[in-house]
Amino acid sequence: MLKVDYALIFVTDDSIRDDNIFFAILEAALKGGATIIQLREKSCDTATFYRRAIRCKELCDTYKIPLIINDRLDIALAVCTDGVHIGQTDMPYDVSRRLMGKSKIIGLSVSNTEQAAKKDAQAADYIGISPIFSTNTKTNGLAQPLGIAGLKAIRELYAKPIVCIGGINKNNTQEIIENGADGIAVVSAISKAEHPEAATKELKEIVCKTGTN
Ligand SMILES: Cc1ncc(COP(=O)(O)OP(=O)(O)O)c(N)n1
Ligand SMILES: Cc1ncsc1CCOP(=O)(O)O
Ligand SMILES: [Mg+2]
Repeated sequence: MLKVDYALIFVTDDSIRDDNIFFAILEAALKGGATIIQLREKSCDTATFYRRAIRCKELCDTYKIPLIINDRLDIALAVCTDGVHIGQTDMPYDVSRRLMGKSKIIGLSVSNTEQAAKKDAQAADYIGISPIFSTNTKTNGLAQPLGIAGLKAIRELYAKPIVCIGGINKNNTQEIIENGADGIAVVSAISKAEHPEAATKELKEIVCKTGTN
């Protein structure tokens, strides 16, 4: 399987309902060097989610960048995406793996060290530390931020890729990578930037110059 680069995941902004704006930002993130795209839709109907997923897949394929679907295994399977990201209250890991198959990417959110130590997290391809810092972007129940201390504790016990999410911007990215994360996942630092492509480039440069990848 192709080596997956977890440096910079752009998680799409589900508050943007205008497709022209949504896809312009997605293309800017791809041009700027996002290494994975996660399509995250929390409130639209299935048909809308599916249509966006099809267009995202076409665009990601053009840039040869993996597309991961948040939450929805059915959409991931229907669109044949590269993977799915599940949280602690989403479809269980074992079922997700059985349906997605061995070759697909499965990411799991963890909000404490206990979850990171459990077999599901250990079996997943990567974990998302969720959240590392506070954020207003996730409105559906945000756990207590783990902070840098939480990241360090999880790094001690987790050998696979770690991605952090929540309140990440150009000012705190370096510290996250220095303390053991393989990459970052962001929504607003790209989607709300004045120049999303330049913002993506800047975040990617910080991750790459700090990390070992
Ligand atoms: C990379 C990454 N990490 C964590 C999350 C959060 O997933 P979850 O806890 O299931 O919350 P929702 O995003 O589904 O609201 C994520 N999406 N991506
Ligand atoms: C989806 C998600 N999961 C944990 S925090 C978060 C939102 C991250 O958004 P932002 O990068 O704007 O803080
Ligand atoms: Mg989820």
